[in-house]
Amino acid sequence: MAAPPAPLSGQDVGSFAYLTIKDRIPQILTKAIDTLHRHKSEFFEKHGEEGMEAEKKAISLLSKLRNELQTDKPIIPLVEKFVDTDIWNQYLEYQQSLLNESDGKPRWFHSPWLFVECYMYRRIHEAIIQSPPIDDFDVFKESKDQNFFESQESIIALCTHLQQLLRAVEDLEENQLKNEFFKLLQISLWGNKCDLSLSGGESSSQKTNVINSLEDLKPFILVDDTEHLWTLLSNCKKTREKASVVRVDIVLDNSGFELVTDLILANFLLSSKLATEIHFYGKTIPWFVSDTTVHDFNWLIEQVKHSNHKWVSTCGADWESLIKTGRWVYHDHIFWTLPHEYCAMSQVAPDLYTELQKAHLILFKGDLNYRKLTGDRKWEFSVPFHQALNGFHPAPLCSIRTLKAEIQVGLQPGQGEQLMASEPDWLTAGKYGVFQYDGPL
Ligand SMILES: O=P(O)(O)OC[C@@]1(O)O[C@H](CO)[C@@H](O)[C@@H]1O
Ligand SMILES: [Mn+2]
Repeated sequence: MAAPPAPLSGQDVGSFAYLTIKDRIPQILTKAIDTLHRHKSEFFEKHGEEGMEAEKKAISLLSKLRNELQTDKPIIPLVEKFVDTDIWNQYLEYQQSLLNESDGKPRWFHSPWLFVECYMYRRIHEAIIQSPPIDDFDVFKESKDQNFFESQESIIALCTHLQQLLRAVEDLEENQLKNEFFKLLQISLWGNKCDLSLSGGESSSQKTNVINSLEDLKPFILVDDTEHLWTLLSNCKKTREKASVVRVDIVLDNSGFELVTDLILANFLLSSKLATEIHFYGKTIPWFVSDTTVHDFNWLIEQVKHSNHKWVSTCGADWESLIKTGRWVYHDHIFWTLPHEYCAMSQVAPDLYTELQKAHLILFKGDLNYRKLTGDRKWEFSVPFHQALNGFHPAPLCSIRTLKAEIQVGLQPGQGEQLMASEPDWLTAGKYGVFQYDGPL
């Protein structure tokens, strides 16, 4: 089989990768610096003079990072001891090994976009852990929480919809159950539009009730493999022994509204008996502005549980007990915040790969996961998804992704070219989405 194509990078002037590195990432860094500034008095109250010094140090480290990026300096090794420092620096050496003499060092506008963008977020984390006692501060927490609070109306509508559905689920015909499953999958898909990295940290909360828009949004689903998901899970439901496990793993993306849509889907999967156990994977460090950490996961369930809306608080109480009884399991693994393509997982994180192999179905939420599934490479639009996965097949899997990067595979011949002609930003505006499945049909 031919070698995979080249990775997306900032070498392509004018590309989305180039504009992200040139404009959006510096904007995200500036917002992180502003956030630290605005918490100065809090740091002083909590930690006195030491807190002030720490704030100054973190700001100077982030300002240095921004300057390195804006002047296309060589990418430098991480220096602060952390669980993944050595893996990161080995990966930097690997990137160096790919370059010839004339290329010099790995650089922001030369190296693969996936690498430099992940590296930037890991450098933000390094700046924070180098600044005790504020070394546990999440520079993105404010905007993640704001997304949740600003999406309350939609969250109330979704929790009300779920509770009404749960009261009827036992009496639903097969076809009705399938339709409800498809609706909640679509809600989880469009929940992925709420992404603060794409918006450069600007608010991207869900203001309208997405349930009412599903029919109108259907034309924007470019690949819809949801029938395969239904076939797989309904067969598991029909054939499983009484006490056996049907496990669905969800590799999470953004906190806030999107996380609520994922928890609602997970709740339905158990109540409909399409699954008996859900495993969630979040990020171990603040990542791509809005990605879910274990703190975000626990904070959101606590907020939902204490809502003054009856159906929202019912959801929160149910979700808390699903965690406590072990029917929902949350996993932390550093692999998800490394720069590696997922085809490297079995080598780099064999324990995680083995864990994923226990799932009957893995749902990968969002665009960054799609980029890592397909190696963030310049595939032709019609290359089969299975081929682009480049050997990554831990279990049947489905990407649930709104398009926010210049990469898409598995389209019909001519489909991508036609969209390119009619809507030049179809790949990056977050307006189109896919349910892309890989596994036995
Ligand atoms: O994974 P998500 O939250 O759906 O999107 C991540 C993202 O916002 O960050 C990158 C651009 O900065 C792209 O992968 C995408 O636009
Ligand atoms: Mn994200």
